[in-house]
Amino acid sequence: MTDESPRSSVGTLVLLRHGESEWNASNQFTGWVDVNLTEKGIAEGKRAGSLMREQNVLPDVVYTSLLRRAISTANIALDVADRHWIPVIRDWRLNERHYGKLQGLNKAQIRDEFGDEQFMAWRRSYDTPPPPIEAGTEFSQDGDPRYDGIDVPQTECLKDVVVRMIPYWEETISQDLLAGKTVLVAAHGNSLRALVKHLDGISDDDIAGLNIPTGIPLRYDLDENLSPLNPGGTYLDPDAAAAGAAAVANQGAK
Ligand SMILES: O=C(O)[C@@H](CO)OP(=O)(O)O
Repeated sequence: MTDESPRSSVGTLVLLRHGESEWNASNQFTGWVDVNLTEKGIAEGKRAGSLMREQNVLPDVVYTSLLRRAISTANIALDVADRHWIPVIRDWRLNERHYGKLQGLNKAQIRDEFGDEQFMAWRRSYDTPPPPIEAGTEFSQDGDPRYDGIDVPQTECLKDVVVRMIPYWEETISQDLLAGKTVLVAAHGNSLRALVKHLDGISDDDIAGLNIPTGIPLRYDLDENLSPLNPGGTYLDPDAAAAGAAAVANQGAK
């Protein structure tokens, strides 16, 4: 073997954004609000499972957020892939970005009221958090028992998600990958953007242009430094992923 020998993969990471949720369908900012999947979202979960089965991408372990849209999508997909029996680990650090005071509000209305620039800064800038949500209001998570012992955020920008997620990635998910496992991470548009930013070394500016479609598995083959052998990852259905990412980018325009 010379230094030029091809790097080999130690582990396979599969990122899966939940299927369409009720608030994706109604175009509302969601964040940590625990909304259900729609019928379309359930179908997307099943399709994700078929894609994994057909392409022989079979997880050994699954990590999810604490939100039912990610938990349900993982359950549905793993059932179809016949991997419903694998170990599961859930952690709040995989939750969607907390959308602050915007949680529950309609994206098109916010864009109309505040203009394109502010709307995009809140949605996609790296370090501009939306205004904080008030404790005790309808869409705040303070007092939710699943977050006992956690300093529940009142808002987050993407940078805040990177700060909470990457230590968790290094301590847990990375260890499974280094042990040679195929790991499914079922999470959210912005928590997965934080992870992809880290994996692909995307700059703070360029991450604004990256959108993750609902319900399509994104596979990364990682070397022993957990560097992608396939930078950018490989969607198991690339055409559907491109169409889905364009639809996410366009939200708020309706
Ligand atoms: O509302 C949200 O929580 C997210 C994901 O659905 O939306 P956006 O894509 O606008 O960041």
